[in-house]
Amino acid sequence: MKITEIIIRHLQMEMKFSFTTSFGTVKMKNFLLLEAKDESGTIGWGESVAFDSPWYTEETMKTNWHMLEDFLIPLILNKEIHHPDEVSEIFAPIRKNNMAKSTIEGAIWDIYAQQTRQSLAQALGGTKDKIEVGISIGIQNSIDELIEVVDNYLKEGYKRIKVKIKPGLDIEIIRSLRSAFPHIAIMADANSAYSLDDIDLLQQLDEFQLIMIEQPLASDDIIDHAKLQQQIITPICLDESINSLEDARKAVELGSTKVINIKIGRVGGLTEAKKIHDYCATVGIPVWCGGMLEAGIGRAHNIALTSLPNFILPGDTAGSSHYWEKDVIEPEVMAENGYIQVPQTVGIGYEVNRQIVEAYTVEKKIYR
Ligand SMILES: O=C(O)CCC(=O)C1=CC=C[C@@H](O)[C@@H]1C(=O)O
Ligand SMILES: [Mg+2]
Repeated sequence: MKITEIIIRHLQMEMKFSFTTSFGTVKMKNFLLLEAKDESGTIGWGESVAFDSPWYTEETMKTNWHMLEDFLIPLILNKEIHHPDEVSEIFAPIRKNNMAKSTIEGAIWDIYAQQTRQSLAQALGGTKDKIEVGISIGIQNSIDELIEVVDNYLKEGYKRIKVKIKPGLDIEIIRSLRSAFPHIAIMADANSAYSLDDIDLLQQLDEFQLIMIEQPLASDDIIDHAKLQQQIITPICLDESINSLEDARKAVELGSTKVINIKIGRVGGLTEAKKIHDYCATVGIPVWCGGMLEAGIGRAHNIALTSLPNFILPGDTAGSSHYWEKDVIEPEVMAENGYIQVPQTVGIGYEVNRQIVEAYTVEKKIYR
């Protein structure tokens, strides 16, 4: 295929709830959608998962647009591509900027799947026809409120509950949650809010049988996480620290992580995500698919990826209606009883609702 046209759109979508982490709150989601067309007219979609400020990683919606416009799109337009795995090689001269790279790569995987008459899940080597999903809950105003929110999600069938913790809002929250729900799968995500000075506190979490603690220490660390893992029972799961297969290998070899959260955007695309998945399968490290409060396109890519066999633990890809009044795809992603069906139709398996996309678009630009 040869990509002959790319359209970037900045969308603004208000979430149904405020999502608060140790860094701040997201309510209005600003993000980029990328539409790529090849010479035969096949259209593929990609979604940038960069937020509008650099609190999760250094990338933002605007840095993504800059990287796409000035560096990545010029490398891709009119280049002959036989397989989406080539995209990461084409982008190799550009350092990092993984979310920007992933935005184009996702659209190319979508086109490739359509042209080879496969679902994106099949094209990636997926084996599951439905995936188990969990829910990620932001910091709530009070413990009572959190317990009520968790109770509602459990009633909806979600298979695992992830809560955010930060210093001062940790032990009590987890203790209360565990005593309210003695048998459910609970995990805590710290988004790097602790340091090795907090080992005592993190050890206290061991008694609550969390299925894992996500990214307790610095966002670029794998050394201290290895030291911490030696002193706590709760398995550590790395998120922010893993940006490539090489990062995953080093972290696993050091003993810094027992589980990996794979986010397609954070690792630079589906090809790298699949490589991390495959490597983890060979070394017995289970993986799960993280969420970035995506709209429908990003969500569809997550679902396809999660259909690979070593996505053993439930991910953060909840149904569309959890986040949005109206998502940009049809049908919307439905989570029923904690499961999402993996679409079997060609490409991402959902139709993009152009009317809705236009309604949320604040700005767009065409590149040829
Ligand atoms: O998409 C979802 O529902 C999960 C959201 C989620 O937990 C996260 C999204 C973005 C940054 C973080 O706060 C967090 C994570 O670190 O996994
Ligand atoms: Mg995380």
